[in-house]
Amino acid sequence: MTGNENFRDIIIKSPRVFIIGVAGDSGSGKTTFTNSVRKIFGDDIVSTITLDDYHTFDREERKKRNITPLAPEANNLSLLEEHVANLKDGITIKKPVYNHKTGMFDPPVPYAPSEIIILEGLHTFFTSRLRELIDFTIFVNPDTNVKYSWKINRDVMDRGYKKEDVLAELKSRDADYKNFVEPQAKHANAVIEISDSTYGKRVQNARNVYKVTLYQEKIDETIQNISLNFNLFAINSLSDRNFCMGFKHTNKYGRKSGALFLDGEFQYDVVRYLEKGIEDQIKMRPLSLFAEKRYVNATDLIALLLAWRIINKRISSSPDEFNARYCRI
Ligand SMILES: Nc1ncnc2c1ncn2[C@@H]1O[C@H](COP(=O)(O)OP(=O)(O)OP(=O)(O)O)[C@@H](O)[C@H]1O
Ligand SMILES: O=C(CO)[C@H](O)[C@H](O)COP(=O)(O)O
Repeated sequence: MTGNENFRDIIIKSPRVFIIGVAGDSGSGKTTFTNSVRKIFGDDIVSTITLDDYHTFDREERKKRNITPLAPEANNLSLLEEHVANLKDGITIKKPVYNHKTGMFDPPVPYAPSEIIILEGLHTFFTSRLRELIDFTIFVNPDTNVKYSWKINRDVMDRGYKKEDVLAELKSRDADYKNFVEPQAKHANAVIEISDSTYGKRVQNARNVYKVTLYQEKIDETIQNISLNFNLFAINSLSDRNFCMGFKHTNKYGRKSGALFLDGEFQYDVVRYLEKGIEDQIKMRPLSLFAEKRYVNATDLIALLLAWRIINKRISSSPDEFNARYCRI
């Protein structure tokens, strides 16, 4: 036992490939909520596969068949299952590539497994086999109005679509979303809901302030106690931004879970306690996820809490590796 290796060193030495599966609609915030994991562990050991690469048909063919990308048969999920199993076994795959510029497929590329793989897409844990293979599942579920405004902004500004075309496309996908994508939420280890902020559209649009709720299935204990300390006196004396938070037990999504909601902006000094607790546990510092910010919004804070939950899952999925080399778990 060396006792001084950090979490990242242990992951790098381990043969284990840890798969995080994120499901949700296009533009629903899947990448946004896994960015903290990527930032904590670094691009060299975290890679992402987008399930868009596993579409069965190109854009033209989908049009001819009058089928949306959200229909399961528009995606080669058995090839995806085979590839995820290969990656978990350390085998390099030949990954298909869907090109959003042309709407067609480029030649497949070799894809070697990294220590942590994030799978992002519409049907990420649609099949029971995928659910078996994925180590931690997240479903991102923004309210329809929030999702529509993000998707319209992105597709009009970045991808050159007309607003009315994006709206028509969104409407045409609605039924398939409800039938095939949304039902995955009940299989997720964590569900994230995003809705309009109670602090109004001005703050929401200017500083990306939304109300964000994290549903987590109940676990008996966490690996370590990471505390989020609130100095109520300091907040009351010094804060100049609004925030609120709440918690409830719920059976939404078909099983007992805890739902923590946050809304507004938190002073960095407050959030720093949480970041520091995580640094101490994984022996990696400074994480500096928010170092340049004076205020951290609900999305950033929930993403950090989620990253901690994922770290817990990685540790508990092979505790011996950590027990032997990482002091106490
Ligand atoms: N929590 C959030 N707060 C503010 N804006 C957000 C948030 N999540 C997503 N967005 C907006 O929506 C856009 C799409 O988000 P993101 O890329 O995370 O979604 P995605 O589900 O990964 O999309 P896709 O699957 O289509 O690549 C972002 O560029 C951003 O403008
Ligand atoms: O839902 C999507 C992404 O998750 C896309 O609509 C899908 O991949 C098809 O892409 P394009 O519109 O560029 O043909």
